[in-house]
Amino acid sequence: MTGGTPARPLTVDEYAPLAQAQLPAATWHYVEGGAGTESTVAANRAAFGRFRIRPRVLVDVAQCELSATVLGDPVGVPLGVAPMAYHELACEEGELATVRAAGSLSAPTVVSIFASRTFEDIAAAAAGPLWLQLYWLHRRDVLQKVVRRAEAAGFRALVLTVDTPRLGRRLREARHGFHLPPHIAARNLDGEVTGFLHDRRDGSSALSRHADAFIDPSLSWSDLDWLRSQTRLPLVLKGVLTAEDAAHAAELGVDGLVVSNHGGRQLDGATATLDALPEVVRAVGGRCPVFLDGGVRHGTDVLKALALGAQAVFVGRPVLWGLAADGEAGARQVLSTLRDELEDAMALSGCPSLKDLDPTLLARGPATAAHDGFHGPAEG
Ligand SMILES: Cc1cc2nc3c(=O)[nH]c(=O)nc-3n(C[C@H](O)[C@H](O)[C@H](O)COP(=O)(O)O)c2cc1C
Ligand SMILES: CCCCCCC(=O)C(=O)O
Repeated sequence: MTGGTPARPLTVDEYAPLAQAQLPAATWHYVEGGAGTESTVAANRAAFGRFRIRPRVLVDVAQCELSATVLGDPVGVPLGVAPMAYHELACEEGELATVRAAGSLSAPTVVSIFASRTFEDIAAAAAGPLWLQLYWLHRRDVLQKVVRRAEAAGFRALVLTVDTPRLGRRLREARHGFHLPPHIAARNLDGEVTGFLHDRRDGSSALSRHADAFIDPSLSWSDLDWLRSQTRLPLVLKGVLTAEDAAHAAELGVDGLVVSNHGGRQLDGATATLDALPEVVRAVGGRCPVFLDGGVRHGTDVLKALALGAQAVFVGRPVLWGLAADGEAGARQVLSTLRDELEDAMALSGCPSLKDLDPTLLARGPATAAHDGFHGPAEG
């Protein structure tokens, strides 16, 4: 605070309490929560704290170049928005505000199949590349329609989420009987596949009942052929955490992998994403790009993930914090803070180009307090 005027947040984390103050408790806990004891939510953050940066000096860093090419498209920054359902829970304009914010940095956005605005409207508002995230619905005809619409609207890739054969045990959602308010809906899906989302039941999450009814848990490697036969877009798998799965995916010719544990919302106890990244990068051996999400809150986190071989990283909850706190401007500020912090970190570690970021930039060190927390109590 200066002279009683609230200061603009200087860090991404400062948006979390601002968002919490704006959102109904059930929505806040839906956004913020993880599965079970939330150990994986905490592990994602802690993993970033175990790496220290080995800065090089006497390097000309008068110009730092952050632009990159991702799945063939130019982006302004190796950073994008992770797929998240129902942005209208955070602000009235929903995904339109998000893609405008991302577009101001030429950053990619992965749009959830559970978006609360139509793909066509989102595409009309976007300036950065859009990718469409899919869940494996029992109703393949619905998937087929969604893919066709996304292609027609100019989406650039499909991202199949492979860590969600069912929803994780999200205690906060269950305790709050989380369900969608009447004015928010999965606007891209027919009513036939949106059952349960608006039904409140104490002690249980509507999303979990929805997933049990509509997500097909039999998804396996052989199903990828069907999806590939439906589209000419690149196919990225989201939710890979092991060398074994990464090697198999690369052998099958997927176009990219997102090292992700769904922000700790699926398997409680799953590996932290930064810890999984090196084995995945090694197993892929350059056959396709590797991306990461989970716990990215600082430019130095982005730097560490890029140094360990990620081509770009994606950010989840902080974008919703920004939207809830200040709509499009809040989301823009969250993303541009990460961008500016990344540029600072590159300059201060003697790396003017993204090509300079490699594992020699990092050393294992003691964990730091700044990386051990996440926001909000698991209860209440
Ligand atoms: C509120 C919320 C909704 C999400 N919805 C989806 C979704 O629809 N599809 C998906 O693949 N992942 C979804 N995720 C997971 C994110 O894509 C991403 O993996 C995760 O949020 C990254 O971690 P972070 O929030 O710590 O940045 C969601 C995450 C949150 C917080
Ligand atoms: C699969 C049914 C609901 C998913 C809701 C969005 C999501 O992935 C999340 O983490 O929340």
